[in-house]
Amino acid sequence: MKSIPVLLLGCGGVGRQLLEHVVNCRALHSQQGLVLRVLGVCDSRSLLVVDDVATKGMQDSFLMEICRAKSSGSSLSSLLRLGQCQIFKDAEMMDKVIDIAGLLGRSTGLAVADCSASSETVNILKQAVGLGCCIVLANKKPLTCGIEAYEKLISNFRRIRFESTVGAGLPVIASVTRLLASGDPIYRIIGSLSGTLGYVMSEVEAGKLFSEVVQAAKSLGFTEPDPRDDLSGMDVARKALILARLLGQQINMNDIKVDSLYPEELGPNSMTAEDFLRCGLSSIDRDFQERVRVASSNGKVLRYVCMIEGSRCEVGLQELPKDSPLGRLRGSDNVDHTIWCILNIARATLSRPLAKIV
Ligand SMILES: NC(=O)C1=CN([C@@H]2O[C@H](COP(=O)(O)OP(=O)(O)OC[C@H]3O[C@@H](n4cnc5c(N)ncnc54)[C@H](OP(=O)(O)O)[C@@H]3O)[C@@H](O)[C@H]2O)C=CC1
Ligand SMILES: N[C@@H](CC=O)C(=O)O
Repeated sequence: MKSIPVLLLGCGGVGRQLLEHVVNCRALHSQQGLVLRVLGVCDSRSLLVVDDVATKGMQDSFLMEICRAKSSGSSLSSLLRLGQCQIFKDAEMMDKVIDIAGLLGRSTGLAVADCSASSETVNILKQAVGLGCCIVLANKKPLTCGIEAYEKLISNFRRIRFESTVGAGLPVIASVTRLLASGDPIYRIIGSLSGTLGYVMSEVEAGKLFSEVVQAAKSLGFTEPDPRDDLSGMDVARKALILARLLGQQINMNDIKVDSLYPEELGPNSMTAEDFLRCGLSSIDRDFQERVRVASSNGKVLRYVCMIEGSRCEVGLQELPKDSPLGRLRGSDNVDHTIWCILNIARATLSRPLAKIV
């Protein structure tokens, strides 16, 4: 049985789903000859780690206890009473992660999984790569910093996985990577890449208020911790940048044209996320209702679209025909848009009309 040690950075909605998935897939992993040994879990304040990282892993009952504690708002340190672990806080916690990476990176292929929404993890990840670790990311921010950081992170392509950064659990990155590896050129990617904005657009189309729908998307766990990351288009722009860089474009965030759904005076420099949700958001309702009405009177719907073609990379709101592939999308449904996106890549690749492939 091959034992793969795992260190998890970030234990919010996605991090907890990952831990539960690991626990629920033990039998499957065993058939595959694998055991994932979770050594440590950290959030923004502390790292909880087993006392002997070379041999021990957290028990499944303890992993589930971590998930329960974090979803009820308790701190990781509240779990110290259960024994088994040590806790490291603030600057010490990242030093400890690097110690563990140094000890286990090359010898075991330690996997450092980043399920945080932080831009601060990039330095740890770069060091982990240098120490021979594998890195796995749901967090888009490390891959969308400067181009040098990106190149360092992907420098050993066999040791990085970032499938969830674009299209959640669907194989967008895998499909693009395989097409590129086969030698086929990809001329264009067009997609509706945000679960949040997909959900928002189809709910406002059905007559609901923009502010109510954004609040619902947050409760459903679709949004980023600050939903303005989605509404500003920045989250989609990050996905676009990851895809564009994968296609070989040497570009940065400021090369992407991004269309925001809220005015600058409602931005993070002017108010907190709480104030934005409590009062800022509803001030956009009327404007948005009008945009939906105008689109509908033209027989169209609004979709937030990502377009990558040649050196062009842009994301923004578009009026599209209701029966177009993106216009037909409903809710946060990722399946349609991803399949469409992949087909569109295939269409560009094969230079044949989409209809023939469908
Ligand atoms: N929601 C979704 O459907 C999808 C989300 N993603 C991506 O997954 C990531 C996580 O999303 P989600 O779980 O919803 O976000 P949450 O806000 O629920 O969780 C973020 C977690 O990261 C922790 N954290 C913050 N800063 C740091 C840091 N410097 N080091 C270590 N941990 C840190 C937070 O700590 P604390 O608990 O102390 O606040 C929290 O536990 C995001 O990058 C998102 O874009 C990707 C695909 C789908
Ligand atoms: N906030 C994102 C979550 C996944 O990346 C989205 O809505 O798509």
